[in-house]
Amino acid sequence: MAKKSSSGKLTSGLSESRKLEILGILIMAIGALLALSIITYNSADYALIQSLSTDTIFTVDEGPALRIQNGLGVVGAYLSYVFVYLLFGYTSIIIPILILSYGWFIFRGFDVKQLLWPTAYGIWTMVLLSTILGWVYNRYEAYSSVWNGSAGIAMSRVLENITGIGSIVILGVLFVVTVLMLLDRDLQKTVDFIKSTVAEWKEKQAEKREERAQKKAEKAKQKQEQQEIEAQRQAEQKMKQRQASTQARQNSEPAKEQSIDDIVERSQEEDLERMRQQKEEVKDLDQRPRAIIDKGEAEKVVDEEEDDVDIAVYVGKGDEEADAKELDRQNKDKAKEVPEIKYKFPTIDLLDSPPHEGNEVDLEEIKENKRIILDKLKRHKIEILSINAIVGPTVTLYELEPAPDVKISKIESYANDLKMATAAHGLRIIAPIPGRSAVGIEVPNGARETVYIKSVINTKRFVETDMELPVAFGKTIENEVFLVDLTRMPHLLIAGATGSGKTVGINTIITCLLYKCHPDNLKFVMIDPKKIELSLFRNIERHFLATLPGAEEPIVTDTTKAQETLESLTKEMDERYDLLKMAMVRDIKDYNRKYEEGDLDEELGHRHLPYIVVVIDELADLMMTAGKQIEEPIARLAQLARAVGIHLVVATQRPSVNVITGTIKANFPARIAYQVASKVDSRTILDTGGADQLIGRGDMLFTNGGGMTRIQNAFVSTEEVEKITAFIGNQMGYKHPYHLPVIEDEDGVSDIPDPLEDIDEYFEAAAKIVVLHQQGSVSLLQRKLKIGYNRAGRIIDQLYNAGVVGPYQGSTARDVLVDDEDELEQLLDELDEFEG
Ligand SMILES: Nc1ncnc2c1ncn2[C@@H]1O[C@H](COP(=O)(O)OP(=O)(O)OP(=O)(O)O)[C@@H](O)[C@H]1O
Repeated sequence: MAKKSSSGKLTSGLSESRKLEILGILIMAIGALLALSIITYNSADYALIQSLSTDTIFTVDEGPALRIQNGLGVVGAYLSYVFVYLLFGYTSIIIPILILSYGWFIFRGFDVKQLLWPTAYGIWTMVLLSTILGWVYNRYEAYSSVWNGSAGIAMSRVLENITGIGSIVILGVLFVVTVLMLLDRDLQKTVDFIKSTVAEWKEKQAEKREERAQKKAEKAKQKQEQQEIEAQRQAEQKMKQRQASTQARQNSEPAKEQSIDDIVERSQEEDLERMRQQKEEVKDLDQRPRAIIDKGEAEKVVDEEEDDVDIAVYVGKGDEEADAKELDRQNKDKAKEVPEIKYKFPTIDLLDSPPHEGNEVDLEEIKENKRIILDKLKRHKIEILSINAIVGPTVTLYELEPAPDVKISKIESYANDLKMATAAHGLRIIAPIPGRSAVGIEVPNGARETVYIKSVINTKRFVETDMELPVAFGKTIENEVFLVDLTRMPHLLIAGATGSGKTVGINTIITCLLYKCHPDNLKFVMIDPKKIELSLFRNIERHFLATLPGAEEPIVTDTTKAQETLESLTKEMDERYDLLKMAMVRDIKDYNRKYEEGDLDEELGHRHLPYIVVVIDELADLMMTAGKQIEEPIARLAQLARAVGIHLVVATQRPSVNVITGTIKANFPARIAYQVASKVDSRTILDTGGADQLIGRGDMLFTNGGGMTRIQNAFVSTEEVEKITAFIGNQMGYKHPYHLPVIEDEDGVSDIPDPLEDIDEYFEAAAKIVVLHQQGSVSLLQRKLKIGYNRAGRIIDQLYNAGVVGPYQGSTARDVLVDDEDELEQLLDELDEFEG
């Protein structure tokens, strides 16, 4: 009794699994010892143990016991005698192998039931082999009987007695069948094994590739960051220079030039502050964290409890439809406010009506997906307490609330597994849903709903908005219209593989703006190197397009023209800045208000400033041919144009780092990604994966540096765009498109006044310095003449007009066109004559 309790104590502290492990080890030990005794069987041993008495076993140094050959000594001699000699010969080795397997299964906690078939098969094989070997031994005695054992011989004899020579045929057939049985099972297993090995190998390779790509992307990112810093530095420098020159112009006395440093410093600070503010402001754009659906208001479709986890299905009600004619009414009033031109806004009936309202919920599909997800997670021992399914137009979001002890990251690590299980492309895991301890899994709907543009434009949210440049991209998963103000983005970078819905997306943006903005208030610059995508908008040239004066084509399709147009836009931007400064206002909205109120004098150059939206469809084509010359004006516009009402919408199907460079990226906080080919592409555009999991046809992710929103882009057909543009284009427009300023070309033809009109007193001295040093640089003049940047710059312009130096060539000094002082004297004399 006492013994029992002490042993009870010994094991009572052990967990069930530990007990099983110990049992497993013991069984394996038995198997191993039996195997040892069988393998080391020696026929002489049995005779020896027969001569053994109990005494001899326990006597040290006693003869026969020591001469036993079996690896397991006396016990082994007995055991091997039984198994090898009496029973099935060496084929009995199968028995310890089976024992070892049982031990292993128990040790690992596997289900021993799985061993039933191998056990039956093993024993059958043992009997059959020993019988076959026994049969051969009987006939030919070609080997020792230890291969078959006495039982093998006995069985083969009995069989031969019954079936004669046919017995070997029977045994042969049984052998073949047995081998086939093994092969068949094993073939399946082998195929499975090869398959899984190949899959594993592939996965590893993909991981390695991914790792390499990640490293590459990181390197590129570092490079980009450096570029960004450099770009920012350059922008600051340019700003400094501009501020310095403005300041210098205002200070007529050159004596105050040392204060330029202060100005520069101040402007630098202002600039950094502005960039910070800009980033902050962009962050509070419509950026709801995913899946915070107001469940009280949403339509709850089912709440079933058929198994242990509840699922509630929600369908967002979406936005309230506006009255049929409300938008048209508002637009009519808006048009009346601008009497200079008789303009009619496109009417809502130009847009196609959706065939049916709302999306249909496929409950069967939802249940099936729930089952798959739960099944998978259960296998990984992840417990889920409840599920909400939120059905959007393209995808359904499953919000999983895991049990409190489940780590969210654990679920994320099974993402790939889940993707395979649901066999869904487009499955995106959000772990955790921002601000909550829930995990989101977005699974594409079997049947997706097309979001018609009319269903976003003709909503109260859109119709009643007072945003300056409202853009309703489409619908979120909650079925709500996703509406943002382009003026606050303030620029937009779009990427997506071909066919992913970029062009439709751009058309959606333009359509939204056309339904809300008067041509007096909005102009587009359209740059379309692909030559087809934007050509539909040629019709609205007289109303809505801005071009270079004398441009043959209202839509810019050629790289050189694109470059000129962008440079001209930077000039427009500078001019607008000057106007704003003169009017002492901070942005275009205040400026236009002041202008409308009659506070700004037209004679000083003041004019109404429309917003300018620059649409570039296919940045890659431009970057490939013109690189820096395109990148620089884009970056400059993106950095500064916001306050003066110039906004960029830039799209590319090649989101590589040489198209979306660090400089460009740094200045486009708002980005849209449609489906892209790879995770690397997704990272280039969004700084994270996800876009590679989108499913095309307008399925998109929007980010502004903060969160990320999945949206189904509204669909606007080419026919609809044609109808709208024809509607506008058929009206009397302005005499010509909005003209962008002419840029100074290489021949010096410019619209700026001739600097020779007001020759600087240092002009001659400057000319001599330049010729002497053979270097046409502003800084040289600043140093030698001890004058400010602005004045030196003006003198260089005058030297250029006089033919002393060549045209501006960026960061390098201008060429000096005069070789020596004699030649200069001659040139100056001619000038005097000309002036005189
Ligand atoms: N929002 C949408 N809703 C439904 N279908 C869409 C949507 N956007 C695009 N599609 C479908 O996808 C097709 C391709 O779209 P789109 O032409 O916009 O692609 P893209 O990215 O511009 O391609 P490319 O770069 O080759 O011009 C469209 O013809 C349309 O059938």
